[in-house]
Amino acid sequence: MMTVLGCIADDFTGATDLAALLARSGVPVSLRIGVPKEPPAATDMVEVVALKTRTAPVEDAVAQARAALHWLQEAGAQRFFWKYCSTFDSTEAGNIGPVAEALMRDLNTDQTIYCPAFPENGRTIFMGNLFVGQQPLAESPMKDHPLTPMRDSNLLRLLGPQVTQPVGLVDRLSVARGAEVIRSELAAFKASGTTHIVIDAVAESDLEAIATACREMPLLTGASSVAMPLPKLLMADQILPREAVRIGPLLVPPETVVLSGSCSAMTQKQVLHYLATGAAGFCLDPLELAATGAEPVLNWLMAQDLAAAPLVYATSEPAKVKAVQDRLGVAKAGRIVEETLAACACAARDAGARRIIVAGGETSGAVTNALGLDRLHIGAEISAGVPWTYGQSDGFQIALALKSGNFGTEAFFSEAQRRLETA
Ligand SMILES: Nc1ncnc2c1ncn2[C@@H]1O[C@H](COP(=O)(O)OP(=O)(O)O)[C@@H](O)[C@H]1O
Ligand SMILES: O=C(O)[C@@H](O)C(=O)COP(=O)(O)O
Repeated sequence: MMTVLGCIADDFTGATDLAALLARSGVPVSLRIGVPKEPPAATDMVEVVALKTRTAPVEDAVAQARAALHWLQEAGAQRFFWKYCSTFDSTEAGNIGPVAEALMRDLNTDQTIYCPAFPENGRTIFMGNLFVGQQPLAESPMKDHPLTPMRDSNLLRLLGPQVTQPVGLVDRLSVARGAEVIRSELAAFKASGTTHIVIDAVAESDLEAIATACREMPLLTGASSVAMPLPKLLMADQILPREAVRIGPLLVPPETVVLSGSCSAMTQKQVLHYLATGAAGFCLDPLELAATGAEPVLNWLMAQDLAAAPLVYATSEPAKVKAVQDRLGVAKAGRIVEETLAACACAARDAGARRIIVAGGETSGAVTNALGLDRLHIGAEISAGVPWTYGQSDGFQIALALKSGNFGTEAFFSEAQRRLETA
């Protein structure tokens, strides 16, 4: 099947979020873990390539994004979407702008938009400033993120140092006036040589208007919400054939493991809530891990009843994370936790777990890579932006839920298990 829309995501939970929102349109969406080594064959109309480049050095992120673009072009894609976090998760040294500029060069286009809004999950943009719920980004818990602490809420100031061309803003007052006004402001910016356009959005209707105005741009960038209307628009333009699919629930045995490497405020609540339901839990201490390795937690896990869905978590509050990072360094602390949770995933699979729930974007990348998954199909959405996905690991059908740190309700880990029963 010829691919029409090609998407590149900078982390794995971001990729499943995007795939879930695109799949709401009914089109078949498939998700590739990393850039496939083989040339495209049997691709879906919408393809999402999941990279793990959110915190990668610019050169590396650009090279991987370009390789993904070329694979998607070979698959036939004509429109492209660069997906990053709805909390931006990219500082001055980040790669969102450099990747966008490289993709624009390859696509021979001279303007794109930046719209990380996700109103369903409380992310809105007003006058170029990103909000998380009622708080500006830099006052939200994202200021303490272990890898990408966000200390500025203004997207123009965050993006400016990352790019070589001018940055402009289409603000909410214009967006609220609809697609035609947005289109004419973009045209005026283009005439004045302004390449990178941040666009405000506070409501779903804003995102519809933005997607409508920008649907002919070869490259759009942002969070999943602004991409959500694209399949329907491309169908209306007869670029994408209408082909409804129902990705049925696949039967996987009930043995489950829950792995949490996210320290986000919402994940902290979810871990506490899950433990309060009586679930068995093992708390990872990165300093101990540095000394003993993964053996103690693997021994604990092997002694658990996987039918009762035990939890292994490194989730911790900001002060404790900082103390660990001061001792081990940020990168090493993250790596030790990610490697341990990835080892837990493989050990649990080998012991019979066929349902794996993971909290955290980087963590999901580590787990998915360790499980050797290369393609996921998108199933039922558990909560906004978090679907069940299905893939093959070591010859077994595995159901995998990759949860962004900040997504889901407090009861997410239990809800995810229930959702699979009723999907
Ligand atoms: N207790 C801890 N101390 C230090 N780093 C930690 C701890 N727990 C998790 N981490 C690291 O923090 C990072 C969290 O990022 P991620 O998995 O993307 O979560 P989120 O989705 O919340 O951003 C990972 O690299 C993880 O290994
Ligand atoms: O856009 C979003 O917020 C998510 O799709 C996302 O990218 C999540 O990343 P993590 O918070 O690192 O899981």
